[in-house]
Amino acid sequence: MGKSLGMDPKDMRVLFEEGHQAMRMNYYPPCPQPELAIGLSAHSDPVGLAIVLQINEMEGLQVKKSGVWVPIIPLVNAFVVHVGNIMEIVSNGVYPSVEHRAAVNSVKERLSIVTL
Ligand SMILES: O=C(O)CCC(=O)C(=O)O
Ligand SMILES: [Fe+2]
Repeated sequence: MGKSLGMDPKDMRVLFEEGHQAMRMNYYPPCPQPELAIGLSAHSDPVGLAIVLQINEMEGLQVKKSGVWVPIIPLVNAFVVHVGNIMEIVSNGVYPSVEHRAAVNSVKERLSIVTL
């Protein structure tokens, strides 16, 4: 990403080397009335990049694209990479952070692991 921004690779490394990396696990139990609930409300991640693994291949993650919520269909062994707010700032808006949320369903629990 730094390369496509025309940055010196060292500068991108320097920007992030003092940073912290966290990991969280999200558990969304089945909800009897999913239309009245939200698993995780709309937000963008306050980091450079966030890497998401949708563990049990249940749908729920949605990203806002052109004002519309689009479901991110889970793929086996695939990560979703979100551009976060810090990357938006570092890139002067060339890489805008992605607004996303997690919906719940009445059928089955959903789990995700995120490192950010
Ligand atoms: O559960 C998900 O797929 C998304 C979780 C998320 O956006 C977060 O933990 O910041
Ligand atoms: Fe997030």
